[in-house]
Amino acid sequence: MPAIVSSRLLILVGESLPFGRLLHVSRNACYYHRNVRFLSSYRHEKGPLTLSTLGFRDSRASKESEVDKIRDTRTSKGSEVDNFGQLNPAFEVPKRKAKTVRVKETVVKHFLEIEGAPFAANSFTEIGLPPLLLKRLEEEGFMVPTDVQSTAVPTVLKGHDVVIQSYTGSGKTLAYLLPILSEVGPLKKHSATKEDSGKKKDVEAVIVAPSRELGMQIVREVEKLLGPADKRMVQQLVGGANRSRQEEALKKNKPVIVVGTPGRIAEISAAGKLHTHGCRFLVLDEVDELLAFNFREDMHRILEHVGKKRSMVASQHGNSPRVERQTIMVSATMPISVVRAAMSWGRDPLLVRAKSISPINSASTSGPVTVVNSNSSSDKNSPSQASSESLPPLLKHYYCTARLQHKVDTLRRCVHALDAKFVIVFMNLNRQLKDTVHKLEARGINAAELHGDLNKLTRSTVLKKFKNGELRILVTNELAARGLDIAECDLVVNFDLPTDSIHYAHRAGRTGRLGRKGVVVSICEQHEVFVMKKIQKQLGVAIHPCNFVEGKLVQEEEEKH
Ligand SMILES: Nc1ncnc2c1ncn2[C@@H]1O[C@H](COP(=O)(O)OP(=O)(O)OP(=O)(O)O)[C@@H](O)[C@H]1O
Repeated sequence: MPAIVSSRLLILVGESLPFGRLLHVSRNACYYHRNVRFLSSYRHEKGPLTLSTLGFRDSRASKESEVDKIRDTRTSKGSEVDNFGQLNPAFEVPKRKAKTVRVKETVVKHFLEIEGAPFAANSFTEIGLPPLLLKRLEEEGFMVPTDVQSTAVPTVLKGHDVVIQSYTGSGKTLAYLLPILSEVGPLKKHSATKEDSGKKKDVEAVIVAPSRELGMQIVREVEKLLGPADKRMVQQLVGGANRSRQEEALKKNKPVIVVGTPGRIAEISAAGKLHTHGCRFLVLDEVDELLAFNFREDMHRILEHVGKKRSMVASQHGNSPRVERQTIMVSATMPISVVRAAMSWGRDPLLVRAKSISPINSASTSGPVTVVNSNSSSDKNSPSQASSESLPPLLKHYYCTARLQHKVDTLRRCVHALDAKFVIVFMNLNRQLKDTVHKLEARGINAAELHGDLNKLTRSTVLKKFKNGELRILVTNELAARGLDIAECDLVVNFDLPTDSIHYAHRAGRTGRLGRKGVVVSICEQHEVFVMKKIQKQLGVAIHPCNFVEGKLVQEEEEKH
């Protein structure tokens, strides 16, 4: 109920958490989704990338919808083109209003507003998955593919290298796992011939993730899809775990998929215990993080060795049909460094987003590089920016000010005001996490710390306790910012401010996953308010000033300049 508290305080937000599974599907959104699934096409040696070539039924093709009319008008302005890089009028779908930087204006881009419901195709059958995999998806309760899955799965199945970019919690993991499992392992499209079954089985897919937690999470997702009988077909190779046991498992189980951190994969491969030269798929999850300096050597080895034999065969026999390694890169944020890396690591990679596909080189030259309200030219290709496209549409963002010594109390009031049950609190320095945990416990709140200096067992125990509700607050650092999927997380608090909008986006994305509601509150000191304003500007989302009064979150009026 709105109430005036003081001249500065405007709205009483009295919101109650946790939020149920709220999938916001507006009627308009449904209408558009069924009609506009792929809005760009281009010619490639494999033929044009269109709805039908990607295996879609245009269920409403016969109906002349508003969208079709818009499309018709637009196609008549620019005829179909036949060169890579020269797109049909490609309709990008910005989730929020944002300024788009077009470095080279070679292509006329058109934009069509579509509301942000996460589901596009009506069923997994529509996107070309094999029967066994469809059955497993149904058994596990996955009924409808999300937008990014609807776009990515057919594109990967068609053999393209891709960069998959979509907001946090939008289902990017399945977006690459589903096409891989359609091609390799026990659920694949073409069952093994007698000849195949006699052959020594090599690893067919390598999935690289920047942290152990994310690696293990991906392993669990693959195991879930494979089912109990076949879960040994995937092997974790994460750092911190027993290496000789991992090597034993590789030898004994002959997995078709391995998932691991760069260091451990490179280490076991260099020791000759992991054979990846014949590998068909290389996935780089959280690719922008994998570009970090500390991963450089290991990534170099992985990129050199995975699928090496296949590229030699490809160079002997020409490129058709595709035999060399397929590279899939994934992230919610796509700084320009990813565009560059993708162009050098992949073969003509496509940028796949929910409801749009475009050549990656158009991302660096003619958009869609989304830079929000940026005035300075140096901002434009800054590697440290994320856009509103990186954030779930239903998130609410607030900041409040507090003196350093009052931050823990502000945090406590915030948690109570929002009645949040699963809270992730981000801090910047490991050594301060414990102190905050103690202070929270002294105030009667169950909390624990999670950071890289803890051993693997402690880390997984803490995560388990948090997931099953034994802990209300997880106090952590950037370790937990990437990819961690805790569906129930209803509140993220930046106890210390993130260094830039990319870090903000990944931290914020731990809540509001897969269409759920979520709140992000940043607690800053008065002199740090300008940082929040900068992040707000870069992301193109509203971050409202707020306060906690009488057990409620109260949104304050923006200061006028
Ligand atoms: N089609 C679907 N139907 C129902 N649940 C799904 C579907 N696809 C994915 N999920 C679930 O949604 C959650 C979020 O998915 P996922 O972790 O892949 O998101 P993400 O886009 O990779 O997020 P991040 O950018 O944070 O890594 C997971 O729990 C996953 O199991």
